[in-house]
Amino acid sequence: MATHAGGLTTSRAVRVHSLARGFGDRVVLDGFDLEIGTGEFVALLGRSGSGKSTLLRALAGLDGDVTGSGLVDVPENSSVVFQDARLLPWQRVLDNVVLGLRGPDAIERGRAALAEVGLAGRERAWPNELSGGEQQRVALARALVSEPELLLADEPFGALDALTRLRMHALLRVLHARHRPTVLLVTHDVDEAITLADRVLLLDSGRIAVDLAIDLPAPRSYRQPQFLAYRETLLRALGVDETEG
Ligand SMILES: Nc1ncnc2c1ncn2[C@@H]1O[C@H](COP(=O)(O)OP(=O)(O)OP(=O)(O)O)[C@@H](O)[C@H]1O
Repeated sequence: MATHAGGLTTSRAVRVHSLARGFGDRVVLDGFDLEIGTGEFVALLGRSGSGKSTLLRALAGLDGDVTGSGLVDVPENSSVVFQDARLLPWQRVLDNVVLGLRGPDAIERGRAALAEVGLAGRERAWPNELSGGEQQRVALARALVSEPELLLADEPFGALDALTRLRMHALLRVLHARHRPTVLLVTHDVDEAITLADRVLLLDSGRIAVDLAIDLPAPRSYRQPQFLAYRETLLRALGVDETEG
C-alpha cells in the first residue's frame, strides 16, 4: 500500500538489492542496488555495454541464461517495450493490443488504448500497413492496456526519426501523467532523459555513478538554463566533451 509523507511517495515499486549479473567471465553487475518510488519516471543512461539492457532484463524476468544472484522485487503487473515493436504480423492491430488480456471488456479496453496513442480507426489494420512510429504506438498501447504498475522500456524510440521521437516523448509524458505507472526508460539520448524523467541514473562500471533529480517546469526545453546544466553534468559523466570538434 502506498504511504505518503509530506507529499512524498514513500512506497517502492522497484527494489533491487545486491544484484549480480554476468556472462561467463564477464561481470556486468555486482553488488548492485536500486530503488524506484511508485509512479516515478526514471531514465537510465550509460555508455554502450555498461549493462543497461542487462539490468532491464533482470527486472523484466527475461534474463535467459545469464548467471546471477540477488534480490529483484518488482510489481507483478509489469510491461516491457523494446526498440522494435515486436507485433505479430498475422494479427490485426487491435488483436495485437488485446493479446493476453482477459475479460469481457478486453476489446473495449484495447480500442480505448489505441485511441489514447492516437490510432483510433486503425484497429483492423495489419502491422505492416503502419509506419515505424505507428507500430511503436501500438506497442505502447499493448504495454499500457493492462494498466501496469511498472513500465520497462529499452530504447523504445531509438529507431525513430527525430520528429517522430519528439511526438512520442509528448505522448509518453501525457500517458505517464494520466496513468502514473512507474517507468524505467533505458536510453542513449541525454536530452530524451532530461525531457522525460523525474530522475536520471547513469550506469558506469556496474554501479550508479550519477543519480540526478530533474526539477524543471513543463514544457521542458533546452532553452531552459537548468536543462543545459543537467545536460552538461550528464555529458561530462559520460565522458563526452561538447567542445571537441
Ligand atoms: N548474451 C550475451 N552473451 C555475452 N555477453 C553479453 C550478452 N549480452 C550482453 N553481454 C555483454 O554484457 C555487457 C552489457 O551489455 P548490455 O546489453 O546490458 O549493455 P547496454 O548498456 O544495454 O549496451 P547498449 O547501450 O549498447 O545497448 C556488454 O559488455 C555485453 O557485451
